[in-house]
Amino acid sequence: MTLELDNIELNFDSKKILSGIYMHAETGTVTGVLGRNGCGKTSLLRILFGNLGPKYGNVRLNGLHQKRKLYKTGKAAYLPQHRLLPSYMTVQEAFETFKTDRKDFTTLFHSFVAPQKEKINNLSTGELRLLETYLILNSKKEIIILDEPFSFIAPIYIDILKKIICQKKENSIIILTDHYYEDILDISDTLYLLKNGCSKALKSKVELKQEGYLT
Ligand SMILES: Nc1ncnc2c1ncn2[C@@H]1O[C@H](COP(=O)(O)OP(=O)(O)OP(=O)(O)O)[C@@H](O)[C@H]1O
Repeated sequence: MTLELDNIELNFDSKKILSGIYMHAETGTVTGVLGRNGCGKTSLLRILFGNLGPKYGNVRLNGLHQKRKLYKTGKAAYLPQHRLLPSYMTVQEAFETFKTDRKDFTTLFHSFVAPQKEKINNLSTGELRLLETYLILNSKKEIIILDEPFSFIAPIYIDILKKIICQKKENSIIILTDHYYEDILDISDTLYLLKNGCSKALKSKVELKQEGYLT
């Protein structure tokens, strides 16, 4: 499957956020999106998922314009930048909701020892992010959109998540953004930098320096 975002334009009141966006992603690849704070990464991922309406824009799957919002098609899973799981849910209910086996999770992430009946609200910030990222990655959707999946997560667990992402891309389109740019560079097959409302395809850390993203 191929996915394209084209000609996306987004304003908030009179403030122009996105104006010249083209992005191509496909099954078997990881597409990384980088950019400074406030450049519009979250907005772009929300437009893709369909929970933010742009002024203009075109999302194409296999070359065909999508009239339905992606989240309504059931093809996509989306990890929002902020909380995914409701605070009143228990850990057990979270695994059940996402039809995911907890044993596999705890085999990978040994220090996650929260009891099954523990409320999501009582997890640490990093435990919660780890759980949410893992559940979304295991959603078996054709398109997986991750907004800051590595935030607050210990480096050793980020490495495990990166391995999972590289396995999952075999059957899914994966699009992600994070400020942990080294991790994004490690796993991305295609990389876009958002700057001045536009997307630019880049290949290397050198280009990120030339574009003023890195010093
Ligand atoms: N609902 C909104 N109403 C008005 N302005 C908004 C709204 N949502 C986002 N913005 C503005 O749009 C711009 C882009 O925000 P967005 O969250 O997409 O950036 P980002 O690249 O994800 O930033 P960060 O890396 O800091 O998370 C910011 O200037 C933000 O203040």
